[in-house]
Amino acid sequence: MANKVPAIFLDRDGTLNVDHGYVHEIDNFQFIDGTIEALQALKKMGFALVLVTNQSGIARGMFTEDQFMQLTEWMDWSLADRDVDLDGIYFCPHLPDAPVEEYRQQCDCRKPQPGMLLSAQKHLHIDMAASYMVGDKLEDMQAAQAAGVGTKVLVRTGKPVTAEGEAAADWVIDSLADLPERIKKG
Ligand SMILES: O=P(O)(O)OC[C@@H](O)[C@H]1O[C@@H](OP(=O)(O)O)[C@@H](O)[C@@H](O)[C@@H]1O
Ligand SMILES: [Mg+2]
Ligand SMILES: [Zn+2]
Repeated sequence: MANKVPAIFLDRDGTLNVDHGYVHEIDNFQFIDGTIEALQALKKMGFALVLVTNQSGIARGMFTEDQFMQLTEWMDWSLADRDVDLDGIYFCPHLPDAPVEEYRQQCDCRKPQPGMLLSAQKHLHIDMAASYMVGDKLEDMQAAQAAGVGTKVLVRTGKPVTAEGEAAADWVIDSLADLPERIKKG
């Protein structure tokens, strides 16, 4: 059996791009300064890059799954164009009590549930203990904890950092841009 790979699990809104609130249009998708360079460095360090994003805007009827896919395709190409190939993209379109019936469910993929991370672990043979989760919310840290991710990293580029979020994190850093150096420092 092939060796397991360490991964960086990446939250999207507030971590990779500015969280303008339920971002679903290219014009509104703005990479946070330094994040693409950080992803390039993390790739070179041997990490698989796996996006795990809650997209309840779909269940809320704010945008469709098709619109999400179009934006995701554009994002994926924009990154590939800068030598950053994402190894996996996982999203949760669900919400309990959602207005859109199709997506109304208590699923196991909406963070803080660990479903997206566990699916990636299985598909990509990820070494969870050697992996990192980077996110801007408590729920990102909780999902990582439940999935057995080794290091939980909270960033200050998204929602305001809460005491609970900070307590659940192993590291709190200003931005994803700082992660490669922080990992090298150990
Ligand atoms: O940060 P990730 O997981 O990539 O995506 C989160 C987003 O889907 C949205 O999540 C919402 O939370 P609720 O889904 O309504 O709890 C709000 O925080 C929005 O501002 C945000 O855009
Ligand atoms: Mg986020
Ligand atoms: Zn879900």
